[in-house]
Amino acid sequence: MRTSIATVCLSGTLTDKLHAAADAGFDGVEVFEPDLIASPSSPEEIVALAARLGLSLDLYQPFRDAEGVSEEEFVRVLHRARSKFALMQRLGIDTMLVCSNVGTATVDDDEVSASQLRRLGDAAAAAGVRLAYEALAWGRYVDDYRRSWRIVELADHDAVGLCLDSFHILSRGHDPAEIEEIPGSKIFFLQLADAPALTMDVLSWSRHHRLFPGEGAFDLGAFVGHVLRTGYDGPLSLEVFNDVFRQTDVVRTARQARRSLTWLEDLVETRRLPAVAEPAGFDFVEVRAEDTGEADVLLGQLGFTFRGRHRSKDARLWTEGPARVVCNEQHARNQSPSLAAVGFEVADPAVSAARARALQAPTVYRRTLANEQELPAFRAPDGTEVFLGPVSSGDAAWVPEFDGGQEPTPPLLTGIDHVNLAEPWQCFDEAVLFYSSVLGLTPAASQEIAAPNGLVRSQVVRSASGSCRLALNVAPLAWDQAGGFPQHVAFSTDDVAAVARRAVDRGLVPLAIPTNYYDDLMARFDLSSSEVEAMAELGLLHDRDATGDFTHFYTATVGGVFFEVVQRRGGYDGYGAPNAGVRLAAQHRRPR
Ligand SMILES: O=C(O)c1ccc(O)c(O)c1
Ligand SMILES: [Mg+2]
Repeated sequence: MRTSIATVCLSGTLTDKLHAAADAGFDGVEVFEPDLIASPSSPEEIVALAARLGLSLDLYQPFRDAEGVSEEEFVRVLHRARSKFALMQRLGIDTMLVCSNVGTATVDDDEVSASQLRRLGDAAAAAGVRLAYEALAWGRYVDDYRRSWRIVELADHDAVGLCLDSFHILSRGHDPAEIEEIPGSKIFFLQLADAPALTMDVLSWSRHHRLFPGEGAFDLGAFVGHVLRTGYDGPLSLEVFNDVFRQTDVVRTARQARRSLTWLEDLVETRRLPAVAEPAGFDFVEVRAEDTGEADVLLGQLGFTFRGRHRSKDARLWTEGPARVVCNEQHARNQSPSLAAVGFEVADPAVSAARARALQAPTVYRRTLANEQELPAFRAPDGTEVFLGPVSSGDAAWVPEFDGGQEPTPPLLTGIDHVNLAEPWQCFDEAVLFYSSVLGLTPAASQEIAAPNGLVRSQVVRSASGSCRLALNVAPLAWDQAGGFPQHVAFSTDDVAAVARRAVDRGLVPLAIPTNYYDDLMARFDLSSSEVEAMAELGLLHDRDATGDFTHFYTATVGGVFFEVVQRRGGYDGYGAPNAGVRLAAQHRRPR
C-alpha cells in the first residue's frame, strides 16, 4: 500500500519535514496548511522539492468550519474554498480535507450540511479537485463518522467523499465495523493515529497525545482491516499530533513513523515481515564500565559463580543457574557501570534479525573472532544493545568462550525475572514500538510511580508467558542531574529469604527500607511482628493480590545499575508496584 504522513507529525520547517519523510521511505505527505503558510518557499518550490524527493503531495488540510452554517456565512466559505482550490492547483494536490464544523455551525441539519457540501463539491469539481469530509470527535453537530457518511450520501456528489481518521472514531468508542457498509470509492482518504487510553476531553487528547500505530491502546489492525475490506485503495496516512514529536529529531521521528506503518501493514495485509514468536527468555544482561568491580562484588554476594574471562575480550562472566551477567570493560573508558546490553533467547535468531532489519532497527557491530558465536544485535531507541541468541537449556553456547573461572554450584536463582530500563523522555513511545514490533513483546498498561523528585512513568512490555519482561521508565528530569535514572536487573528465585540471607552473610548491605514501611505492611496484611522483623533485617519488601504474593529486595546502586531478587508465589504477575515509591525514596536518600 502507498504510505503517507501529515507534515504536522514532524518537527522543523516544511522543507525539513519533506526531506525527513522521503528519507524514511514514505511515498507521500499530507500538507498541513499552517506548515505551508509559515514556509518561505512558494508552492511551486514545494512541488519541485517534493518531485525531486520522489514524494507525492496527497492531501491539503484542514479546511475548517465549512458546513452547517447560515447561507450568509456560506458565501464566505465558498470564497475561502475557491482560493484554496486555486492554491491546490498550484500544488498539484487533488484532495482537500474538510473537517466537520466546530466553530461557526448554527444549523444542526443533515440536509443543510449536505447541500452546502454539494455546492462546495461543484466548486471543487470546477477546479479539478475533490473534498474528503471528516467528522472531528468534537465537531459541534457532526462528531460521528456514521453521520458524516449520511451527509456525504445525501450530498451525492462525485467530488464529495469521506476522510476517515482512526482517532476520531476509536477515541469516541464508535464501532469501526460499520465502516464496511461504506463503498470504498467514497472513502477519499484514510488517516491513522493511535493513542494511549486516557480519560480526558477528546480535543486535548487528540491535539497532544496521539501516537503512531502500535504505540498506544487502539486496535489499528482491526480498524484498517475494516477500511481495506471496503475496497479503499488510497494511502495509509499517519496524522499524529504529539507534543514530543513536535520537538524531537525530525529524521528519527519520521523513521519511527515509517516503522509503525511497516508493522501495521504486516498486521493487516501481506504478512511481509519475517514472523517471530515472542522471546523464550533472557539470554544474558551486560553491565559495562571502565571498571565493573563494584558490580562483580554484588554478583558474588548474590551467589553468582565467576565463570571466567572472555578469551578475546575484556569481559567477565557470572552465572547462577540460567541467570547470566557479563561484566564488560571493553571500549568503556571513563564509563561508570551501566546496563548496556540485553540478550534474548529466540526460536530462530536469523529470522528475528531479518525482522529487525525489515523494521529498520539499527545494527550493532561487535568484533567476533573465529570459533566465537556470532549473535545478531540491534540498538534500541534508548541505546540498549539487543542481542538475539538461540534458546538454550543449561549454559548458552557462548559460555565456553569464557575460561579460568569456577564450576557453578547448585543455584538458588532461577533466572532473570525482568529488566528495568531508563528511557530518555523523547524515546519512550518509540521504545514501546521497538520492543513490541521487533521482539514481539506485548505492552501492558502504563503506571505512574511517585518518587521524591517527580513522577516516574513506567510501562511493562512482556511475553505472554512472562518469560521475558522489560519495564520501560521515563524518569523526572531531576535524575539527569543526579547522574541518570538507575536501571536494574531482577533475578527470580523460589526462596528469596535464603538468597538474601546468603548475600548478607557475604557482606551485602541491602537497600535500607524504613520502619514505617513495615508498620504499614502489618496494617495491610496479616503478618506477625516477628515475620515483619525478619523481613526488615534482610530489607525484604512484600506485596499481595488476589492471586498470590511477591517478596523482593534490592542491592545498593553501583554507577547506574542495581540488582533486585524477586520471589513470585501463586499467580502474582506484578512487580511490587506499591513498593516502587519506597524504593525510589530510599535510592534518593543515598545519592550515588
Ligand atoms: O485537531 C484538529 O483540528 C484536526 C485537524 C485536521 C484533522 O484531520 C484532524 O484529525 C484534527
Ligand atoms: Mg484527521
